[in-house]
Amino acid sequence: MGIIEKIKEIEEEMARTQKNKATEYHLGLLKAKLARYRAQLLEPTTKSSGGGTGFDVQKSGDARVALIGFPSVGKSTLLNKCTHTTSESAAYEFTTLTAIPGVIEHQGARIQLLDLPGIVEGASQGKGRGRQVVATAKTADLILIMLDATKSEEQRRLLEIELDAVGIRLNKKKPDVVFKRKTTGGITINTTVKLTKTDEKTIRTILAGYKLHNCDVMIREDITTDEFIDVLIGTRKYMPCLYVYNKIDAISLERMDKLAREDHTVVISCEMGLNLDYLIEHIWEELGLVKVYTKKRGAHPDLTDPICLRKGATIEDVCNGIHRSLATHFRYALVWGKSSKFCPHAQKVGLNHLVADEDVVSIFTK
Ligand SMILES: Nc1nc2c(ncn2[C@@H]2O[C@H](COP(=O)(O)OP(=O)(O)OP(=O)(O)O)[C@@H](O)[C@H]2O)c(=O)[nH]1
Ligand SMILES: [K+]
Ligand SMILES: [Mg+2]
Repeated sequence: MGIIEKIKEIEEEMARTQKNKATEYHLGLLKAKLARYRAQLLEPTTKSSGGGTGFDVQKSGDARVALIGFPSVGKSTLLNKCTHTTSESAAYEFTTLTAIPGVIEHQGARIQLLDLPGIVEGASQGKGRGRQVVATAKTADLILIMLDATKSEEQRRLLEIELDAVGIRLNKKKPDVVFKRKTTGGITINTTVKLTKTDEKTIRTILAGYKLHNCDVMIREDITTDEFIDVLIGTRKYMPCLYVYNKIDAISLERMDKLAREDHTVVISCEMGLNLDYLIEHIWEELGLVKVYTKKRGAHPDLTDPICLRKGATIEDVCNGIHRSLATHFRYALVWGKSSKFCPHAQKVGLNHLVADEDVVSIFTK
């Protein structure tokens, strides 16, 4: 029996099984099994099969954003509007058949936007080019889930299921659980909070299902059973996501207003060019990009050519952004802006200092 059939069988059994206290442990076991098979499904079987690997597009710029959505929601139209690249767009489904990269230039940053083929329900299980699309999504720094505002709400949940099936967790933090394998000593489970969504017995059942008989588990958050399985599997990817409802030119104001109020959501019309600048600003924010201006001694800061960095960047990253050898000759830096302790005045800092968006930095060398 193939993996897909096995998955089907377990899913059917889960659907048949009534959810109650007596079946909770059995369902937990089935869930663990299901997650394991899904993980296998994603592993490329042979090098040449291509299953599970993404499209071969070189990363470029400061960050990568992937466009995921059902066919004909307007993904290619968005790429055409926001970048200098052209991707064919048309009124029929599956117009786009491969990954097409474009570049959004914003505030000195170069953000790679990847147009991808539309996916269909079941994409994660190998329907269409779906697996290649979702595997490519994993390589991005931000996922844009594009939805057709004129279609039913159901589409959003269906896409979430496909991404979930390949281990992508959207807009979620990694569960605060420490898991350590041991060679002897049995299982120790410690919790620092009261568990209301799962319990120790379920966790032990799942550990047994994975043949883990010696390990330490420290749970520091009120997790669900699914979240615990995520921790065990360990290859989950926690990614930021923006939901983009396109074609608002074709819906009522009331519906637009309702959609726009949802979390992590932006409403746009590619065709009418509505709200596209706002979308790009949101992309910038979600990516947590930081731009820093440099200033030579006695001169004004250079506001035309900022250095673009990721959230968490330090003065060392600024040095590397200017010149490869600058950090080795570094003596100290002066920084003006939000990261300066003495803002609006400058602070003298070392290589490890964290910079903030719109800081001005002067580097002094030996
Ligand atoms: N009304 C309206 N139609 C739009 C809008 N954006 C795109 N369309 C239309 O939607 C259709 C599909 O657009 P595409 O850009 O090809 O969609 P896609 O998501 O790339 O489609 P696939 O590549 O086939 O998955 C085209 O006929 C577009 O003209 C919009 O904002 N409003
Ligand atoms: K299309
Ligand atoms: Mg397209």
